[in-house]
Amino acid sequence: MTAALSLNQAAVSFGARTLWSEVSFALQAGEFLAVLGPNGAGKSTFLKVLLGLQRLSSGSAEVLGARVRRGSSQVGYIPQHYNLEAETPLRARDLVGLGLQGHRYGIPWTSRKARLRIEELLDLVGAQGYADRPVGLLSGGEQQRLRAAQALAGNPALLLCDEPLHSLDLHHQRAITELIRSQAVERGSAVVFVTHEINPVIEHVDRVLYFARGDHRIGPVHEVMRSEVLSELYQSPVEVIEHKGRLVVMGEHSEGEHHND
Ligand SMILES: Nc1ncnc2c1ncn2[C@@H]1O[C@H](COP(=O)(O)OP(=O)(O)OP(=O)(O)O)[C@@H](O)[C@H]1O
Repeated sequence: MTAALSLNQAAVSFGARTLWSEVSFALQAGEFLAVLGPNGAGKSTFLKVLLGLQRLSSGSAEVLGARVRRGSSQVGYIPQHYNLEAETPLRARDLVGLGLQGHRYGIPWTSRKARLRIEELLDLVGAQGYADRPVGLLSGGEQQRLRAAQALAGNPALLLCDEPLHSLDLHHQRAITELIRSQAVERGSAVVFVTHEINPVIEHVDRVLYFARGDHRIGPVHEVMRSEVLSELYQSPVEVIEHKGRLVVMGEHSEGEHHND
């Protein structure tokens, strides 16, 4: 079966700085990959590569067996949180509808099938109550729920999520997580989920890709999220403690910080 995503010896450098290198793995349909790492480690850049927005310095990246390209309708994307302009001339339901068109600026698709799908998605993210309000007047969390619905609208084979739970309350974190997971399980989408906090998604994660200090580790949660593995990756002591199914990571620090203790 063709992998949803495959990387072969992929690397990104900016000038003399290698962000990450030698990344090789394949993600199969329905797999859920969490991407972790400190600020500046290259998580968003990793997603940009898969969106065709950032060139690799070396190696290759393929989506569904074809070289990565910009604007693929097979790829859904929930961007990192940002607030839409107050004057944005769209209602909430229009924003979700844009996800059905496969491109940003088109004539709204008004077929019955499309309308039903939009209603279904508005229900799933709990957005019916504000479906007809202008998007620019919605709260950050409300906008974020619409972006999740928009990204899922076209049933993407690969769903890329950049901290999609940011600015959501606990209830909606769970709802969006469930929505993304059911997209993976029921529709076979592969999911790449960038997050600072693994616990809200830990039960769904098949593998973790952890970036730090220009290096990375990839594997099942219990193989990567271990004190020895992360200490080696950070080249300084990191302790991973498991408590009631949650992981607490102590000693993680940002790119560029130096810990000699
Ligand atoms: N086009 C570019 N040219 C030069 N440096 C860049 C470019 N794009 C990103 N960087 C740098 O690469 C590093 C990684 O950025 P990236 O946004 O991928 O990190 P991140 O892991 O997503 O961080 P965060 O957790 O803070 O969102 C940063 O130091 C950033 O300044």
